[in-house]
Amino acid sequence: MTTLLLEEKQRAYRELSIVKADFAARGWFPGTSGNLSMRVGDYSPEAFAFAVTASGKDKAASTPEDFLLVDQTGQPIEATKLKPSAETLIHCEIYRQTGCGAIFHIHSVFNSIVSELFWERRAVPVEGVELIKAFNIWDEEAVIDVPIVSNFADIPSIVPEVTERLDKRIPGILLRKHGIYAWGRDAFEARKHLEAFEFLFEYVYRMQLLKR
Ligand SMILES: CSCCC(=O)C(=O)COP(=O)(O)O
Ligand SMILES: [Zn+2]
Repeated sequence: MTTLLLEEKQRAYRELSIVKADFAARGWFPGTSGNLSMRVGDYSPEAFAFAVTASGKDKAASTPEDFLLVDQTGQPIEATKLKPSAETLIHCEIYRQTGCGAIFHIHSVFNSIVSELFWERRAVPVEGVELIKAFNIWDEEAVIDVPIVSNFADIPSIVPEVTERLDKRIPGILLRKHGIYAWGRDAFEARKHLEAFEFLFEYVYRMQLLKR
């Protein structure tokens, strides 16, 4: 590994650690769920590397074994006994399609409920809520649809639906009764998008209840 890549890896691990601690404090990693990743190094769109959380860890704890580096196929690029997140292939596909710099995945009650509530339409509609602007969509009374894809136990089976449904305007995708993947050009933007999605899902859920 070059000195530059080593420095970038360490920087990514430090940044991801801060995000991980913040999300854990918000209760966004129940039962070891969730995973985080950040692009590392200056590769090509086809051949890239990213730091990702190790699978099955208590994401509220901070240890020297929280992250590892993988390539664009999700394979570790250095010798390690750590296993990358079970959902690494979804990260690979989102990086490949969007060219983003960071991807954060969490499970919450609100994102899980809305993903089931709107499963028949395969998208959660959000209408005219100010926080849509967090996605850099500035239209008056903008209406967006957040895509929902199937949640199979076999992760590779989920990837083709992600490929098909990912909407370049919307920096997030829901897995049915599972959770959200949100991304951005860097960790700051990915976090901003994730916070906005979670706010909007709670809004949509509460609005549904009020309408009944
Ligand atoms: C314990 S939750 C089931 C797995 C999951 O959905 C998740 O987000 C965490 O998996 P990982 O392999 O990244 O720890
Ligand atoms: Zn998950």
